[in-house]
This record gives sequence, structure tokens and C-alpha cells, in this order.
Amino acid sequence: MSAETVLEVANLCVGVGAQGEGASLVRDVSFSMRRGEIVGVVGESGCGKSMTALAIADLLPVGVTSSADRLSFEGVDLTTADRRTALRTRGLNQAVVFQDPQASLNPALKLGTQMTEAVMHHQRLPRASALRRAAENLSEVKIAGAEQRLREYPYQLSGGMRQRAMIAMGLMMSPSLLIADEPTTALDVTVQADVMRMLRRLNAEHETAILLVSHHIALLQQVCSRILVMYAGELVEDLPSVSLVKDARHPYTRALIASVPSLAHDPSRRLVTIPGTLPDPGARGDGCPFRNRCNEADERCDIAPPLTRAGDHRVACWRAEENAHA
Ligand SMILES: Nc1ncnc2c1ncn2[C@@H]1O[C@H](COP(=O)(O)OP(=O)(O)OP(=O)(O)O)[C@@H](O)[C@H]1O
Repeated sequence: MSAETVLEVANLCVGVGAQGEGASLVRDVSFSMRRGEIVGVVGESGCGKSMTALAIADLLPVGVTSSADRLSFEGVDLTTADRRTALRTRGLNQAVVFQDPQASLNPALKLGTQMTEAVMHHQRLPRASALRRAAENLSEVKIAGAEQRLREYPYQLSGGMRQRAMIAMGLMMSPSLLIADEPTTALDVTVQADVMRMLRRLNAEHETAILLVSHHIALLQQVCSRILVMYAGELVEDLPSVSLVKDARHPYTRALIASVPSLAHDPSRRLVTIPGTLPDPGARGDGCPFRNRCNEADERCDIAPPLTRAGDHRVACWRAEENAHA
């Protein structure tokens, strides 16, 4: 693994039950992220984006478990590390921002207390220095009157401010990876743009890699260097953002693109919606998970296509070769 690799995930699986013995929610997802890279994860609701992000962050809901051949942060493999090392590695290197900051901020603690807890514990920073850093971070995400805000409770902040405070909190440790799951979905459009600008600036200034989960493929194309496309719990395509529109090879990725006005090749053509629905996690069967909704499916699709690499592009479709030139 190169020193430039921040995160490496090999064959991540997520399932319901203490041993993942129930329905399979995520199957064999593998990818890595370089320092400072912004990688997007896209797909329809229920395709396993959040479960993938939560498994990496070790924040899966009760009753859902994960396994992986390798899950390493900064070279430390958390699948073999002891609990203490795993906690410390995540604590030092990883921050998480969710769609709903309300769910992540403790309503009973003042902002200053919750922003400083981790650095005081992990970096042994004295309280005064930690509070100074917290105030600087709040100013950095454009929250005015930072010192006063640190003495306030989350309910005293607006929704957009809470989301920015979450980002400021996440960056207290200068993490090498920020996991952001739909960080702007619950916000109104102007605040969304502010939050995205902020994430990009923090990425550029602190070299923080960002794993950005969103169902909004056009937004990901604008900010990410690479996009991972998930379908029914599987990674079906991984490609550079610059290739998205002209070189997507999986029919599902193409359908996602065709359903977005700003990305569709010919905006005058009718936008395409994807017929059918995502199969239930317990009822995916064998073969390509997309075959029942795919207008290019043929008899080959009864066998699941492997995720095959060609240069910096990976696709799980028997037609990937043909589609590369189509
Ligand atoms: N607590 C849970 N227990 C069992 N299954 C769950 C739980 N939470 C979600 N799921 C199921 O896991 C699958 C993947 O869900 P996930 O939230 O990862 O999808 P997603 O792509 O992030 O969707 P969205 O964009 O709606 O958040 C879905 O079928 C969902 O119903």
C-alpha cells in the first residue's frame, strides 16, 4: 500500500444479523482512496451507499454487521487490529458528517464541549487551546461570533449552521478522511452550495480526503475526482468523473446520467427514467442484479459479471467492452 493511500477497503460486506447471516445489504465492495482525493458514491435510494459509509466509519445501526478482507486507514488494518488500536486509528484519522446534524450533535452538550472532547482526549490538548482551535474552525466555516456559539447548545443554531458546525467539529482532529453522507440533502439550495464550497476548500487546504455519498450524480461529477456507482448493494462501476458522461459503460450508470438534465447528452431529448425498482436485499438472486431493469440484458446476464478493470475504470457488465466504444 502506498503512503499516499488513506483508505483501503477489500471485499466489504454488510448484512443483517449478528454475523451478517440475514439479508445481504452490501456485497464485496472494494476500493481505495488517495490522500486529498474526493470520491463520490452514487446510486438510487436503498442501494447500500449509507451502509458502506457507516461500515467504514464503524457506525452501523444495531442489528447490522460488516466484514471485510481488509479495511485499512493510513496503513493500519482494522480487521486485524485490536479494539483499542482500531478506536484510536479511527479517532485520529476519520471524521463523519451526516445528512442530519441533529442526529449527530448531542443536544444536551454545549457546542464547545462536544467540539473539544476528541482533541483533548486523543491529542491531549489543554482545554483552552482546544477551545481556541474550535473557535478558529467555526470561523473557518463562516460561523460568526464563534466564541459565543461555543457556549450555546445545538438547538440555538439554524439547520445550515448546525451542518457547518458538524464539519468544523469533524475537522478538529485534521483527519485524513472525512466521510460525508448526503451532507447537503436536508439543506436549502443556497446553504447547500455554501456547504459544498466549504468541503472543497477544506479538502484543498487540509488535504483531507472526502468520501461523499449522494444520490445526486451531477453534484458528484462537479466535486469528485472519481465516482463509485452502487446498485443493489454492489459496486457496478468505478470511473474518473471526467469520463462519466462520455465513457460510462454500465447501463445503470448510463441510465442515471440520462435521468439528469444537466448531464444528458442531448438535453432536447426526453429524459429517461429507469423502469422498475431496486430488488429487495433478500431477493436479489443470482446473475447481474440489474438484469431485470436493463434494456441491454441478454442470456450472459444470468451469471453475475465480475467487476473488471481496464486502466482507471472498473465495470461489472458483460457488455463493458462493447459499451466502451459505443
Ligand atoms: N437498520 C437497518 N436494518 C436492516 N436493513 C436496513 C437498515 N437500514 C437500512 N437497511 C436496508 O439496507 C439497504 C441499504 O440501505 P442504505 O441506507 O445503505 O441505502 P442508501 O443507498 O444509502 O439509500 P438512501 O439514499 O435512501 O440513504 C436498504 O435495503 C435498506 O432498506
